[in-house]
Amino acid sequence: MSHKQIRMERLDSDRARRPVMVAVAGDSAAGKTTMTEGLAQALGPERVTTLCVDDYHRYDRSERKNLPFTALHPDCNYVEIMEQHLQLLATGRPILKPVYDHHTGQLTRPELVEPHEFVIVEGLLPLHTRLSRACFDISIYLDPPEEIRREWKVKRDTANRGYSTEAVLDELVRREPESAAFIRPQRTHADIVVRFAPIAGRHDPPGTPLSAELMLRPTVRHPDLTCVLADSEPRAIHLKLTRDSDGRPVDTLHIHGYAPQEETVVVKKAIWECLGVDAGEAPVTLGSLGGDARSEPLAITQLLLLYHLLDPTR
Ligand SMILES: Nc1ncnc2c1ncn2[C@@H]1O[C@H](COP(=O)(O)OP(=O)(O)OP(=O)(O)O)[C@@H](O)[C@H]1O
Ligand SMILES: O=C(CO)[C@H](O)[C@H](O)COP(=O)(O)O
Repeated sequence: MSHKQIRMERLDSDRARRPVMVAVAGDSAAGKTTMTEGLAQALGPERVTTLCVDDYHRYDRSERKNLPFTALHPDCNYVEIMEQHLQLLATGRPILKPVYDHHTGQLTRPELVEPHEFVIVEGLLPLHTRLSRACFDISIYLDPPEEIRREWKVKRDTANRGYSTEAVLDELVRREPESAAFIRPQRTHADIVVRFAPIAGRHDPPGTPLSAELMLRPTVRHPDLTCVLADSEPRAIHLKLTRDSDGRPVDTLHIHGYAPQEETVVVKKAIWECLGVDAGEAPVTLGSLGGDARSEPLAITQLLLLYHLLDPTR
């Protein structure tokens, strides 16, 4: 099926049966699972199907050691099967999905996945092909600076995936050409590009969450934030007109890590109110970084995504 056909079929299929499809794309350890888990928790597990497209790896960890490419390469993944499965889910049908176990590095027994009301697809290559992109209602690309991502990857892979620090750093060097060729180009195709990073030149106290910069492309209708953000006073949360990589103007929302609660509350309220009176209260669990650690920039980013998931006018 072509990308146009899948778009037509989705528009045609019964809205009650067709899930809202979200892509969370980005390089390894860019924060996709962290973003996805917060969304799924806020919506409630019974309403959400989450899917990690690492499960479409074609080779297990030991087989990959002898190959001339890494897990980031499309040839190292069943991209066509991923596309077929995304089309099925996007039109409300179940799939028998392969499973890749990150703890052991092995491919295990496939599992039945049924699409609920919302399907969140995270991974390395969900926006790689035109057909896969046609399956999503909304897409986000996580784009932390490389030094932050390296730190996150070393910490996560040594703690949870059995790697030594040296092995993770070597692998990152080996992956760099494939990151540049296949992962980073997906940034162009996302509706929202998010960068969690410290603000240059500021020396915030240890424990201050990273700030977030959200590029809000006009490919989807974002909530109207101008009423709270087009303020002449400098604020820790503000909207700026910036340039996209192709030179086009685009709104960018800046949320500083030190943003005081009085300000974050106003912005969250503004986003949530755009959903209308039926939305109820905004969820309070957003922004979790595991354990007790929280990030308000992450919470606002997740709330904005929730707005797009729940937007009744889509
Ligand atoms: N917004 C954030 N602020 C601070 N730390 C973060 C943030 N997002 C993610 N992290 C840290 O980065 C690590 C990697 O994040 P996560 O597992 O969500 O990445 P991922 O993109 O799903 O990785 P992979 O694709 O390799 O499975 C986490 O263990 C977490 O500690
Ligand atoms: O880039 C990654 C996304 O999580 C992983 O490194 C990739 O999936 C391969 O898995 P592993 O490192 O467990 O062999």
